[in-house]
Amino acid sequence: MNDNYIHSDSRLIYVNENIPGPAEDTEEYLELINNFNSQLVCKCECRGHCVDAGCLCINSSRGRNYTFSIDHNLRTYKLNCNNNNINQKPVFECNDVCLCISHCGNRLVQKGPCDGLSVKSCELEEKGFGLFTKYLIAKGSFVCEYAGELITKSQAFQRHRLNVANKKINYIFCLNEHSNDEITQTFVDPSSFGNIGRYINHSCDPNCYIVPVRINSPIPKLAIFSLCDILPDQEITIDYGSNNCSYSQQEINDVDCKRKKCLCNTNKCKGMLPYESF
Ligand SMILES: C[S@@+](CC[C@H](N)C(=O)[O-])C[C@H]1O[C@@H](n2cnc3c(N)ncnc32)[C@H](O)[C@@H]1O
Repeated sequence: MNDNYIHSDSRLIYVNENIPGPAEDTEEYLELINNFNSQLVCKCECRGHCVDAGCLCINSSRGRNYTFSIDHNLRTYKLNCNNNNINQKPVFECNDVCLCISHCGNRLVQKGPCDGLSVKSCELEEKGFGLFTKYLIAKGSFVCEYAGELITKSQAFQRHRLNVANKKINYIFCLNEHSNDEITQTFVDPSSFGNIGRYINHSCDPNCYIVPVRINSPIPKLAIFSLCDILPDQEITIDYGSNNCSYSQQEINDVDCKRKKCLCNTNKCKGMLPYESF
């Protein structure tokens, strides 16, 4: 992966990709580690580029994931979307055991973040740092991953409680994936080990969104794609959650969920940060 970003804060350790959180003797943790270490069964045998449903990875994704285009003189692979501008199908990229070429058109997130991202203080001091772009990012482009420690739900709740008690910023993100009445949750904490994505703030009218992308492991990467063209010097933002809170009232009480005031300053602001960001 090509990722040349670093943290300016020496207390943080830069990781390009998710790493497992500290070991625990619990079934929940063993399941997480087993998943982290297992290789997806999806393996294509394409010669050259993977472009159509003849590729097992594209087939598992229910159609081609990315389309090459030249937009604003930028050569980019863009995520294929439905009419709402968002991707709602699974995304399986070609992986280490596939036989296709290393630059096949179904390998994007694994190549690393886009160029020109920078971390700056936000105009509203209370929002802390934010992630900005120096160059135009065309709609549908991959920006970066939200990578950090992969932790269990119990570890997430425990860490959140400590963050609240110590008045620390919360970085834990919970990705919910809904399928057949089941919810799969992935908890990523880039507080101490994380990539450039850890600086992305929430907006109720965001210019990016998170797409679960699977490459080698069944655990998805939290891949951030642009929803519209993003101009130079604009802040990269995502919506931290949805209206459908997937925590029970008991769980919300357990994390002492005092929701934070949202400072996104957009016309669509709902006033508070979503539950999913704790
Ligand atoms: C992933 S971090 C984002 C980077 C963070 N601003 C920093 O300085 O490192 C998430 C935290 O940033 C703050 N934050 C993000 N979006 C915000 C918003 N719209 N309004 C207020 N605070 C926000 C909250 O403290 C939240 O827990």
